[in-house]
This record gives sequence, structure tokens and C-alpha cells, in this order.
Amino acid sequence: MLNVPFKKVHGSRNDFLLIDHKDLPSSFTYQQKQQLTVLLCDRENGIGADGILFVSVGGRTDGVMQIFNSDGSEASMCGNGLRCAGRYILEKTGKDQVIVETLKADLYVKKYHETKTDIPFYQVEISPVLFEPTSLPMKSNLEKVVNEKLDYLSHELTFTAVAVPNPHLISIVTKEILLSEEQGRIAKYVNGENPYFPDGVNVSFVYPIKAGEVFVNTYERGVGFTNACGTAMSASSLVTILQGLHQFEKPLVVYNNGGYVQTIVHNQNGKQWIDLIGNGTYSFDGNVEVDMEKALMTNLEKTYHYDEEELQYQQMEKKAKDVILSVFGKEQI
Ligand SMILES: N[C@@H](CCC[C@H](N)C(=O)O)C(=O)O
Repeated sequence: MLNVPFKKVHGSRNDFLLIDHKDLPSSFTYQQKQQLTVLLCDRENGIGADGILFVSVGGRTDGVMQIFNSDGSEASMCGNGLRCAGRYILEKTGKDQVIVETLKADLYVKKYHETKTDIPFYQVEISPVLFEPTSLPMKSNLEKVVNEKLDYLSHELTFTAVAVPNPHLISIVTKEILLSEEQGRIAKYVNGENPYFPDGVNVSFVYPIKAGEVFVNTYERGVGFTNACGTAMSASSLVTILQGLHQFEKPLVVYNNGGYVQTIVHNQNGKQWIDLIGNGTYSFDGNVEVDMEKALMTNLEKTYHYDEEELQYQQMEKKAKDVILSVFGKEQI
């Protein structure tokens, strides 16, 4: 039996189990991490989560974050997860700012002093930003796919493909599209067997609410529709600017089904990157016993230390739901 201590965490209700590498046997393999993720993330028979963040404190930088989607696939980055993993590393090291190693980039995380709420907010770096279709990967004859029609997906919508560095396909849409089944149809096609996106792709639909505010709905590769996706909201902010609906270096509020975040897209010396600012909330501490051979979990224990934090988050979430209700006539898309 493997004893696994974990924390349940979320960023905009994109929820994860955070497991410290030090609590796993040193012989724990990559394949075992995949199996553990599928078993524990199952919302019916497991604990339930969008993925697992395997975190280490220390090493070449201040810490390491490895992200597995709920289907067991590894992703190169996770923006909402990095705020939670970054918080954990900040607290363990006692530093004000840390550098976290992710699969393809070392990224900074720092505590953000949000004046309107006591909820712990974190600012994380989303970078690099890559437009070459090969970086997603995506099959295309174009040098960049920016606001292009892709007839194999839709005769009506235009799309931008960008890796940050995990892959995103983004479309700015009308309210009608955002309330329709079109999103699922397109997202499922590019995440199934298809000739264009061999590794699948995160797909986002962006609705500009008013100057300085957008709503983003994302179907995540390896998961399905989630409440929010941090890298998707960051990439969508950049796309919003590229379509002339916002400006570089200016805060943008991004609403999602689990709350809201703020982004600032930078464009300096030919390089673009995004600051993603939002909650990194701890929900509870847990412990579970796992039989890896039989793929069984037992003796799940949960300890709730963070009730105050959760209550404050619910208030923030309520504000987002009120906005979504006023725009779309329902609290959730
Ligand atoms: N939810 C994450 C992204 C997680 C990885 C993604 N599903 C992928 O496979 O690229 C975020 O907040 O960025």
C-alpha cells in the first residue's frame, strides 16, 4: 500500500491534487504518476480533480512543478496550477518571489497584494509565447495562424493558434456561439484522432464583455471543459489584443466559470509574455492509501484547515457569477 499525502487546491476552480515529490518513494516512475493521476482524479470513484501537480521544493531553481491532466497525459504548463504550486513553494521557502522549473521554462511566481480581498493572490509568468504552428504542434502551411478561417472546423469562426508553451486554439465569438454546442463539437474534433493537431489542443472561446473585460470558456486537452484554464486565459488575452480589442501593458479582467483573474500582456523588445494574477486557494489537506497493482484507493481522509479562505473565495466567485448572469442570463456557461 502506498500512503499519499496531498493538498486539494484550485485556481479559479480549476482544481488539482498537489503532491510533494518528497512524499512519494524515490523509485516512483513516470508511468506510476500517470496511473496515480487517472485513479485519484476520477470524479466518480476517486477524489476528483482536473489534474495532479507533482511539486518539489528546491533543486536547480526554488522548486519544480510537473502537471498531469486527469487522463494521465503530461502537459508542459498549467497557469492556474502554477499559482497553487508557486504558493506552496513560496510558503516552504519563506521567499517573496520564486522561480519554478516547469517542463519547458523556468517561470517566476510572486505573492500579489490584492487590496480588495484577503484571498491569497499570486502573479505568475506565462512564457514563452510561440506562434510557429510546429510549436503546438499543428499542421498548417501558414507561418502563423492568427485570426484565420479553418474551414475544417467552421465556415464562420476565425482562430488563432499559439503555444504558451502548451498549445491553444482560440476564437473570439458571439454570445450565440458561447451558448451553443458548437464549442464541444470543435473541441472534441481537434482532441480526437485528426490530421491537424496530432497531440490535441486546448480550445478557448472568448467573448468580449466590454472594454477591459472578457469571458473565456475552455475545453482542456486531457480533461474536457473545465471551470477555467490559466494558460488559455493568458493566451486569450493576447488574442484579444491582436484583434484590436485591448492593449498591451494594460490589465484585463478575465471572467471564467469559476471566478476571474487579471492578466497583463507585455510586448517588449520583440518578445511577448503574460502576467497571470489570481487566486491560489487551498481547499483541504488529505491522505489516501493506494494499491497501485490493483488500481484501488482506500482510507481517504480529509482535514479542513482553510474554511475562512474558502468562504472568502465564495464571495469573490459570487461577484463573477453576478457578472456572468447579467451578460449571459445564466451563472455558468
Ligand atoms: N489548466 C491548465 C492547463 C493544463 C494543461 C492543459 N490541459 C494541456 O494539456 O495543455 C492551466 O491552468 O493552464
